[in-house]
Formats: sequence, C-alpha cells, structure tokens
Amino acid sequence: MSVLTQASPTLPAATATPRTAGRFMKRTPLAILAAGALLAFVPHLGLPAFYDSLLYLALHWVVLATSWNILSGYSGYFSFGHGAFFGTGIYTSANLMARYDWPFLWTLPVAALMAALIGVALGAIVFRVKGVRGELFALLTLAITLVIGTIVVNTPLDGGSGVPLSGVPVPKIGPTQSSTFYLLALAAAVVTLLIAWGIQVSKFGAGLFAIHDDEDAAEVMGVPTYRYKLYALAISCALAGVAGGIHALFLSYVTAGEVFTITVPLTVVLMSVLGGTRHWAGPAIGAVAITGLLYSFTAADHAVAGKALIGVILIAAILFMPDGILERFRRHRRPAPSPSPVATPSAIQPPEVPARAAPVASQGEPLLRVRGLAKSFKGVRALAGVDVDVRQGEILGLLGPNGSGKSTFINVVSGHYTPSGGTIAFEGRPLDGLPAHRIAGSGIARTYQIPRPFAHLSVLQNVAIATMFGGAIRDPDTARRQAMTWLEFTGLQDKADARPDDLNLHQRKFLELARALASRPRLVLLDEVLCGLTPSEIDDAVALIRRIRDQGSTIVFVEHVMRAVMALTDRIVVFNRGELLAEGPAAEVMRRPEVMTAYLGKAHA
Ligand SMILES: Nc1ncnc2c1ncn2[C@@H]1O[C@H](COP(=O)(O)OP(=O)(O)OP(=O)(O)O)[C@@H](O)[C@H]1O
Repeated sequence: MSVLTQASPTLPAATATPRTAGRFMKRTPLAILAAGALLAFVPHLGLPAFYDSLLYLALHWVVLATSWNILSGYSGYFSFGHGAFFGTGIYTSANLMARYDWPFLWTLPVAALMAALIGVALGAIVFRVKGVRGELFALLTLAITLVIGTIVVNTPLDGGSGVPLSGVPVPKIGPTQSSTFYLLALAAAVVTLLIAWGIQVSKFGAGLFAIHDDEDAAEVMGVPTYRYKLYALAISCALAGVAGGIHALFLSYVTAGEVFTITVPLTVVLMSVLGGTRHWAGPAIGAVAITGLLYSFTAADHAVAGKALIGVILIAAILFMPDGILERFRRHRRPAPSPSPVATPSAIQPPEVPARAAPVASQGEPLLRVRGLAKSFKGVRALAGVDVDVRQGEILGLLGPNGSGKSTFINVVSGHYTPSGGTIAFEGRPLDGLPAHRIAGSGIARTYQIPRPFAHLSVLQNVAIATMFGGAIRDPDTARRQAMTWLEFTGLQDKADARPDDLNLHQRKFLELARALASRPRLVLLDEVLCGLTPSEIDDAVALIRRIRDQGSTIVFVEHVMRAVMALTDRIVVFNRGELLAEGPAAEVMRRPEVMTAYLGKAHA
C-alpha cells in the first residue's frame, strides 16, 4: 500500500495497531527523503535545460501550495495573502543580493525570517479578533498583499523600476545553472513536505484540524488556539519566503507588479483544493497536476484553447472530487461505518488510564466556588450575580425554567464566555481571566447541549484530541489508545472509525461524554445530555453518569428530565431569571412553592 494511503489526517488510522501506525509514521519521511534523493539525479540524465526549468516550476509550486496549506488547509484560515509573504521573500533576497552584495544562499534565512515576522505581526492582531474568521480573514489577507505591494513600489525596495539581478552569481550546486535552480527547489520541496507531514501527525496538527472544524469547542477542550494559529502562520510564511528568495534569482529581474498580484494566492488555493487540503501530500499532488496540465496544453500552438481546456478539466475535477483527488482516493479504502448499536453501559468496563494529578483544594474547601457571577449580553442579564459551591465528589443538579441562565453558567465557568462580574475559584485557584484552554487544562471539562463534534475527524480522533489537550498527552499513539478506552467506556468502540455525521443523537451525546471524560477532568459540566433521548436511552445515560461519578469526577448536571434529576443528584440548585432561587436535596427543593411557581407559573403552582 502506498505511503499516501497510509497516513490519515491528524492521527494514525484507528484500526492500525500502535506498532503498525508507528511503522507507517517512520516510513513516510523516509519515503519523502528517498524520492528527493532519486529526483536529485535528474540533472545527470542530460535532459535539455527546458525540463530543469519545468521541474523547477512544479517544485516551486509544491513549496508554495504546501506552505499555504499548513495554515489554510489544516486550520481552515483561508488566506489570500500568500502573495504578500512570497513577495516579501523575493524582495528581501533581491535587495540583499543587488544592493548589499550578499551571497544568494545567505539571503534565504533572512527572506524566511522577514516573511514570518510580517505574518506574525499580522496574526498577533487579527487572530485576537473573534469576528475575523472565514471570508473576512481571506479578504483581510488579500488587502495586506496590496498594502505591502504598494509600500514596496513606493520605497527604494523597488523604486518603481524593479530590481535587476542578472549580475548576481548563481551558486554552482548542479552541473548547469538551470539544474541548480531545480536542485534548490527540490531541497525546499523536500523540507516543506517533511514539515507538513510532521505537523499533520503531531499534537500540533491535531489541534489545527480541531480549530478547522470548531475553534471554540477546540479551545474549550484545551487547544491553545491563538498560539497554534500563530505558529502555523509563521511556518507557512517562512516557507513562502524561502520559495520567494529562490524565485528572485530564478527570475533575475523582479518587479512588484508581477509579484504582488492575486495570481499567487489563487494558484495555490486551486492546487491545494484540487489535491486535497486535509493531507500533507494533497497540495503537492495539485501543484504537479496543474503545472503538468499547463505544460501539456499551453506549450503548443493552441495556447488559448489549451487554457480553456484546463479550466474545464479543473472545474470537472473540483465538481466530482470536492474534497480533492487524494481524499477521493482514500475514501475508497476507508471501511464503511458499521451499523452496530452502542453497547449498554452495564456491558462496559471502566478504562484503566492513569489518573490526573491529585486535587490541591484544602480540606473543607469546595471544589468550585462561584461568587457573584454575572453575565450580560447587550442588556440581557443572563446571570445576575449567583453564588454556587460545588463539593468534591457530588453530583450537583442545576435546574431552572428555560432562559434562567443554566447554560450561561456552564459557558462562563468553562471559559467559553468571559464573565461580566464575580469570581470563580477551582480547587482554591482563581479562574478569572484565564483563557478557556487553560481552564480545561486545570481539570474542568464540559459537554454541549447540542453536540459539537469535530465533523471531519473520526469518532476516535475526536476523543483523542481531548486526551491530548485536556489530558496533556503529547504522543498521538498513546492518545489514541486512551481514547479507545473511553469509547469502550461509553459503548462507542464499534464507531471508532465513523464520522460524527454517521452517529444518531444518542451516540453523538455519548461522544460528547467520551470527549469530556478523556481529559480526566476533576469537574465535569454536563449540559442537558439527556435532552432528545428515548426513555431506554435515558436509562443508559443515567447508568453511565453514575459510573462517571464512581470514577472520581465531580459533576454539575444541567437537566430538565426530572426522573434523572431525582435518580442522580445529591443536591440541586435552582436558577430563575439569572438568580439563585433555591438549593438543597432535589425531592425537598422541587416541592417549595417559589420553585413550583418559577416552573409552572403562579396559577398552576
Ligand atoms: N450568546 C448569547 N447572546 C445573547 N443572549 C444570550 C446568549 N446566550 C444566552 N443568552 C440569553 O441569556 C438568557 C439565559 O440563557 P441560557 O441559555 O443560559 O438559559 P438556560 O437556562 O440554559 O435555558 P434552556 O433551559 O432553555 O437551555 C436567555 O435570555 C438567553 O436568551
């Protein structure tokens, strides 16, 4: 089986044993290096210089498309700014060579650094603004290309007339000048592919794929989203900068009008989408395919007709393979999801995974202490200053009529929303002002009322993300093994390879539970996990929640299903209109007149 079909997005395939997965992990970089070594012999075949240049261009686009994909394909931050970073590399190298007589090879690290610095400066601002995602991010990066282009033209960097480089000596790396460019691009492509592969199979890559599918859910599961996006952008820009540096000398005369255009970003987007953005090899396949098509159809006499034909081929390819050539190929080999139902909790053994660090709360201190917690949304007071203590080891029911602030409480405690006022302390340590991923890392996990799985990852990968980030496991193999134990615990082991879309609501709710548990939390916040389930599914879920408590977790349980509340909770608190209305044992509190009035209205109460 080929190397391409073995590697899966983010983590090794669920069905592979750790040993086989590890073997494939080692084989992929060796295969990339071996292919690079073989291709390095091409200049010695004595082909005409034209072929060196054609292969140079193919590899040049491999570097540009693959580097674009590290940010945009993996994390989903679609950038139209790759021309700006590529252009920064071109102009850095060109100016260092033409004005300061730097040897060409020395300029490449500086080109990478300059492109990365500009990228990080942009990302440090843009990635902080929650609203700048999707098309807004794409437009903003396009604007950056135009701004940098304008600056370059109107400064001595270009001066309006371009930078001639014909006098700059080309290092003697290959037997001819054209083969030198080919070998330089080959080296850059090998390094870029190794980096793209390394990221894809690492914890970092898993975090980027989680950001792609649901950035807020990823953050709440412990992924440091801001930092990861910055790293991905810096790496992407640095590689584009190197490609630019090499291309400056290849062109031998650089002009801003040809560099800072929409052509570069559009071409890399097309190549990556054609090959497949969810795999390190996808953009390279797209780059080679499009360069090959351009050569085959536009080099002869009928260039215009050839271009039109390429357009038709690309439209057809993208229509019939919307996830790219590679994904289409891999899907044929993926086993169809099995129709087996989830196992009942009674058949499930608790997983044997190492426990997290012991709690540090002092004796008598509640696990979670919330004081005066307030949250307003543009005038809507969702929480109006509530005090809640959650004791170590209890199941605390959080009840209240619709709109009373229960989900907001969970959202604020988990860091999804910033509180408008009040304090939160977990195990004696304040959580105020901490980003959601740090709150997750401190031992708090949550589920969502409407399940929010990572749609493009398998069920196993969804849980492995929680194991890696909440549970602080670096090695994807270990994460995958532990994730499997949580799937067994929740009865989803037969669904490990399925996509969340293939699950019914019951299974999706249990996947939420498995993800929450996989980080070995000391406090689990469950937001209406029983909503929408049938009576027998509710019985399964109640049994499972009991077993979660038996594992040593403390639970805050938001629920409307009264029989489950009565069966499970040690204590309840009732919210009404964002305020604490009552607290105590469920059977007693639910009989209080003020609670019945809040639920049923005065007349019915
Ligand atoms: N993101 C938001 N933007 C604006 N208003 C919000 C937002 N989230 C919650 N609210 C408002 O805050 C109040 C409390 O909502 P919340 O979802 O916390 O209630 P709840 O008790 O969980 O209700 P339910 O039982 O229906 O889920 C409601 O009036 C709701 O409309």
